[in-house]
Amino acid sequence: GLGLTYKKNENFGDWYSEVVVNSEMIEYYDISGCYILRPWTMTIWEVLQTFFDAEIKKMNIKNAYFPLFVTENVLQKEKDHIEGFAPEVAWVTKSGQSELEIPIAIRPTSETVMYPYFSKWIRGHRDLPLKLNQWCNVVRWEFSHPTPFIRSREFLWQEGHTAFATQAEADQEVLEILELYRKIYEEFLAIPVVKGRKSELEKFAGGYYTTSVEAFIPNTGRGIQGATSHCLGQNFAKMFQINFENDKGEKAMVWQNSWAYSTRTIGVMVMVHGDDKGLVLPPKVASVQVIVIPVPFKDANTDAIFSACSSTVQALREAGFRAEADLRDNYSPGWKYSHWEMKGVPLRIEIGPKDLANNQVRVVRRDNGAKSDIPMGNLVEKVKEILSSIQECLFNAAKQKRDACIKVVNTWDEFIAALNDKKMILAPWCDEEEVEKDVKARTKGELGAAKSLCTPFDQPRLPEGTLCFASGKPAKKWTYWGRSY
Ligand SMILES: O=C1CCCN[C@@H]1CCCn1cnc2ccccc2c1=O
Repeated sequence: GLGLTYKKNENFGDWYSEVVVNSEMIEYYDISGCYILRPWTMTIWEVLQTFFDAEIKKMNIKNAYFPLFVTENVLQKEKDHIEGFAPEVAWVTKSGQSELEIPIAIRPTSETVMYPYFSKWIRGHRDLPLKLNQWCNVVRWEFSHPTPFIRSREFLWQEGHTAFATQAEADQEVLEILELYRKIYEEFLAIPVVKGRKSELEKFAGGYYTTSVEAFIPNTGRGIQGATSHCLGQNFAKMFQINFENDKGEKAMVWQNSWAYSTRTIGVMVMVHGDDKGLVLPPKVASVQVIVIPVPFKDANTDAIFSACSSTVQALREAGFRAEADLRDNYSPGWKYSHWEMKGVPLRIEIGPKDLANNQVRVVRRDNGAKSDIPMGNLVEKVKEILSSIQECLFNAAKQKRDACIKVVNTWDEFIAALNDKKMILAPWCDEEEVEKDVKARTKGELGAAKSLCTPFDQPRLPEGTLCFASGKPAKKWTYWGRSY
């Protein structure tokens, strides 16, 4: 039948897999961890890309394209940056029947691809800042449980790589980019996120510090890193000799950043907003924002109904909405309602003989099922209002749900109880790495260990004498903890 087999609150994993397939976003592929991204996904990706690309262009960041392949010796250039990741690197070892002289890696990220050329291109301070971005795919041959959008062996992302003369410029850009990531989640995908800084243990090992936007999936009680914006410091400048002659004629190393968001954003959207009828799309990113469906009754002026549907789509398109009509004569209106609900279209317009006679249309919201009759006369105004209301309601509902999952704790027992209750835990921490490692060790289990998610920039007051939840030592900061993807 048309409906879903699995319910979101009963069988989340199977529900998710069924939704991404039945909504025609994903097709499973015969290589594990690889997925086909169908047009229903790509139009969403393109809306986000259009926004982000325009924003980085305003920052004078230029798009480039670097090769997919990187040689072994360049990849190994930075030991501690690569050590933990080495098992995930995919290698090309043959062409046709013949072995390659030296194996070639497929990029898992592009620092080592790009930075030898940053070194070549950056000579004097007039070559700075150098700010490049690329929209591409990367490959990470992970072995942990693959999940469409969330964890796949190949994914699409943008990776920004910038170089500055001063730390101040780098620090500022890290936060400018992080704000764009917050907008992608909160203003486009209607998903609340926490902006913060990763711990020394969780940060990108090759960098100086990592900032991130952290989302949360209430159904699984897991945090998920939404996007990252790293300051690399001068670490890679040292490794790749990226120096410049500063305005005092001295030789100085550049300060670098790198930042990315990926198609994982789309998976978080499915998980947060989806329901037991299928996908629920925030209007800002919906491939189709309004679907118009004719409801013919016997032979009651069917032509007039169909032409009313077409002119309604025309009017909505002229007003800038992504509107379609489903005029197929081999499916019933009821079938079409379920189909477009499964695909998550935010607003449905039904036009039948009665609506025609009253010169009105019936609109039905996907987020809460509310129905209302709208005069044809001010349809465009009403649709605009309703779509922005849906966008706002989706964000508010997701924020309320996420906030209900946040638990503030002060002791280890409270922490364990909250963890088992699938919470996103805010706890006072002494900021010692050994203590963080100890939390991971003490919470190991088949659901995975708890880890620090981020230290939110927005710090609640920390009363004098507050003790660390895990070590009992004097706490230095409030940090979010939880199980994660
Ligand atoms: O996040 C970002 C933002 C975009 C540019 N890259 C940084 C850091 C990537 C960290 N990383 C992540 N997985 C990897 C997998 C294999 C080899 C290397 C790596 C690796 O360096």
